[in-house]
Amino acid sequence: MPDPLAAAPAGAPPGPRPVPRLVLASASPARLASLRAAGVDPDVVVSGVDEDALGAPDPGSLALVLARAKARAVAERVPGALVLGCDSVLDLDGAALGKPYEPEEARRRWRAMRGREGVLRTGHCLLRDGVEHAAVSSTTVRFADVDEAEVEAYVATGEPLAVAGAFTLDGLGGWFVEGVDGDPHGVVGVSLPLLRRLLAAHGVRVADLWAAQPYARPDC
Ligand SMILES: Nc1nc2c(ncn2[C@H]2C[C@H](O)[C@@H](COP(=O)(O)OP(=O)(O)OP(=O)(O)O)O2)c(=O)[nH]1
Repeated sequence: MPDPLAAAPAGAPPGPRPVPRLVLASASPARLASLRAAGVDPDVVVSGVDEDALGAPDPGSLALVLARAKARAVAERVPGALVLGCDSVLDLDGAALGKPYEPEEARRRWRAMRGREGVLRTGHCLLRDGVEHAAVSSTTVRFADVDEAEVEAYVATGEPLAVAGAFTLDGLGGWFVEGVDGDPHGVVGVSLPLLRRLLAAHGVRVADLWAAQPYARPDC
């Protein structure tokens, strides 16, 4: 396979190469926001995969199994497109922790996490016409030693209930994360440097995706 990141051969026309349609097989607003902020505006087709119906022996394998299932479920509907499936779980002492959904579960999680480290594992599967490239990002997250009042206040906001690991890095949960070791984007929901490598394996350069749409200067 030619090196997708190699310079264009001599005599090739300058400028971007045609890129396939990119489809994000995820309902996650965080994933879409991360990609858009990074200059990529994919179509969104939610997979509808029943995550509880699938299992794996460890958190990283589970994230990959679910990411693959989501990408495959959507790829059938969008032939020819480049389909990205993702799934995030918090690996705390080997347990795969997804969304808590219930306040009491979120409280229980924070009482177990506070003052400790977990690994946020996000599975990525980039699939096009039956060709898959997949990998897991692992980012160590150090949680603050929050007190009971902070746990109650955070749970009461509702934010921790619908996010993997019962915390966000870029939202209210950011106050309670002392630091990360690894790609922070992988915590939010899609690791950009890992996705860059998966795109390259499909012969797509990130810069070509940028060129496929005008850069919109953020309102900063
Ligand atoms: N904004 C933000 N969201 C986070 C963070 N950590 C986890 N999440 C969200 C991203 C995902 O929406 C969700 C992880 O659950 P899933 O990987 O199953 O994705 P989700 O169910 O949202 O959509 P999908 O299954 O892909 O259709 O948690 C964070 O640090 N910041």
